[in-house]
Amino acid sequence: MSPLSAARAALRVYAVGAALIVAQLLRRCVRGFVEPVFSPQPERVAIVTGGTDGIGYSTAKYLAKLGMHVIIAGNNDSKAQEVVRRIKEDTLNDQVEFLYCDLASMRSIREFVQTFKMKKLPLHVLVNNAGVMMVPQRTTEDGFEEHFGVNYLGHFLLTNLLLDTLQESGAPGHSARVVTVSSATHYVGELNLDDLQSSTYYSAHAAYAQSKLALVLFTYHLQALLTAQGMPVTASVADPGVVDTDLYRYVFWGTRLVKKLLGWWVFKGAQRGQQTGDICAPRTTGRTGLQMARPQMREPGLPSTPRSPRPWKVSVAAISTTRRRPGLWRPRTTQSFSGSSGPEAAS
Ligand SMILES: NC(=O)c1ccc[n+]([C@@H]2O[C@H](COP(=O)([O-])OP(=O)(O)OC[C@H]3O[C@@H](n4cnc5c(N)ncnc54)[C@H](O)[C@@H]3O)[C@@H](O)[C@H]2O)c1
Repeated sequence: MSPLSAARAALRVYAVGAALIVAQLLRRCVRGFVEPVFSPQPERVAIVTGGTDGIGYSTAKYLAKLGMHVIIAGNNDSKAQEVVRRIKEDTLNDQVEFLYCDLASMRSIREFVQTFKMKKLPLHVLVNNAGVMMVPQRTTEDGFEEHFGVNYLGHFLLTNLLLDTLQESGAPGHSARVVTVSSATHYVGELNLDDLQSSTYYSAHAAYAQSKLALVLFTYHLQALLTAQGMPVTASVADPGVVDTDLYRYVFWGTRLVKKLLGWWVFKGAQRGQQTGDICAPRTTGRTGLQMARPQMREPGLPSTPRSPRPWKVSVAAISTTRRRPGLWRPRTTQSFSGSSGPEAAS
């Protein structure tokens, strides 16, 4: 990648961010936020990566509120006990715990899975949420570029190691699910197959978008395999929108300033990250493709979940399987899937 392509990648990422903010504001003006209501889920077990902060924290709390046994998988040891205590207190659910898992280390991920499996628990929901954004060039313990290593490879390994437990825990019509948090920046991401580690020229924007595109492609492929093998597990990928969290700590100082001044108004609050939790709830179906976390999707034959009274529109990236330039893969187009959120959309 040249400095020119790096500048182009940064502009594209900021353009996506700005478009999302405008869309969020418009949506908020038109329809506000309708919190869905789900029935309690006391016998289900969920793992949420990065559940000590931001969207992961809100998701973990939301699932705990539904009565699930929630395991927070994270690398933030110092914060963990306080977070667990707070969630237990707020949700009156004692089954919330923290297990150390550093996604920047394959060894740590394997240890986490081993510890989890020793508990002999089922696993109904795996939320691949943890992530880093626009960090300076550095590598994981295993030598991978950090965005690619943590955001993508770490979750890839974790999902693969937990797939057997997910499969055993799911049942036809009541699938276990893998919910992966990607980002709309995947639309402008490019997979540089000749240099996945960004070693020739490092662009933090391109590296972040690349890792999020990899997660979308991974989910598409995983869902295809799960369907082909008839496994009672679904794979979904969600874009939380632009949310006011610490994820932005490494972005350009001007952006941080704007976030500080206007973030409370133009960004979503982190508690809206529970939208991710919405597609973790068992009565909503996993769906391939990037979707806003909405409760409208459901498994055939199941009663529909409460929904917003307004029409909805959701964009799904159509991933190209053709090479545009040697070594480079990009989403081909953006398709719009629209529908009504009324009962007629439930089928
Ligand atoms: N905030 C947004 O606007 C936004 C937009 C699109 C997508 N996302 C995605 O949402 C997800 C959550 O982000 P957030 O906004 O809550 O950010 P955040 O910084 O508040 O939380 C990120 C979490 O990931 C954890 N994490 C980071 N590196 C890790 C590692 N090596 N091992 C284990 N855990 C690690 C952190 O400890 C933290 O708990 C990310 O995947 C992010 O890319 C966020």
